[in-house]
Amino acid sequence: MSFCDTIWQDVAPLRRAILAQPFLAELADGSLPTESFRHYMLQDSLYLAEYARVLAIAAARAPTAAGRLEFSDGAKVAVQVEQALHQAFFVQFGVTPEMARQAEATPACLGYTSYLASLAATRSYEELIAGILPCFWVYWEVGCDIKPRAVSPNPYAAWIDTYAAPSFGEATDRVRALVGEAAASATPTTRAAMATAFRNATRYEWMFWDSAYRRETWPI
Ligand SMILES: Cc1ncc(CN)c(N)n1
Repeated sequence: MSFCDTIWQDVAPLRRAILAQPFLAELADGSLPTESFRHYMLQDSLYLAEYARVLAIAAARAPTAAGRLEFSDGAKVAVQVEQALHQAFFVQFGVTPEMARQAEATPACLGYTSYLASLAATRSYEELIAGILPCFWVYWEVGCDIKPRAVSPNPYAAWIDTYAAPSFGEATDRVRALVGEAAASATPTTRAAMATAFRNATRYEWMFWDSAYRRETWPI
C-alpha cells in the first residue's frame, strides 16, 4: 500500500465520524439552520485567510517546481474562494460586512490554523504538506459523499458543487502525489511525523464542522 493509502486507512474511523456529522447530513437535505451555516462561513473565511498563508509558506519551502506551483496556486485559490464563494454566501445568508469584521476565530478554528502555522514555522516540509492534505482530501470525500444524496433545490448547492467538482478532485490528486513523493524519500521518523500531522489535521476538520453545528463560542 502507498504511504497516502496507509494514512488514509489509518484515519478511517475519523472519516466515518466526519461523514456522519449532523452538519453534513442537514447540509445535504437542505435543513441545516441558517445560523449554523452562517457560523461556518464566517469561521471558514478566517480559516481560509490563514490557510492561504500556510500554503504560501509551503510553496516557498517546496524543493520541486511542481510543489512551488501547486502550493502557490493553492494559496491564490484559497484567497479567491474566500472572496468569491463567501461573498456570495454572505449576501445569500444575510452576513453583513460588520458581522464579518467582528468575527473572532473560535477555539476549533484558531486551534486548526495555529496547528498548521506551527507546522509551517517549526516542522519539516514533509510534515507541513501532510498537515495541509486533509483540507483537500477530506473535503473532496465529503463533496463526493454529499452530492448524490443532496436534495434539489438546496440552499447550500453552491458549497456542495464546489467540493464535488472534478477540478477540486484533480487538485486533491496533485497534492496527494506531492505528499506521496515527499514520503518516498523521507526517513521512517519523518514518515511517522507526517502521519501524525495528517491525523491531527483530520481531527481538526471534524472539530470545525462540529463547532459550527453547535455554534461554538469561547467558554470564557
Ligand atoms: C476548515 C476547512 N477545511 C477545508 C476546506 C476546503 N479547502 C475549507 N474550506 N475549510
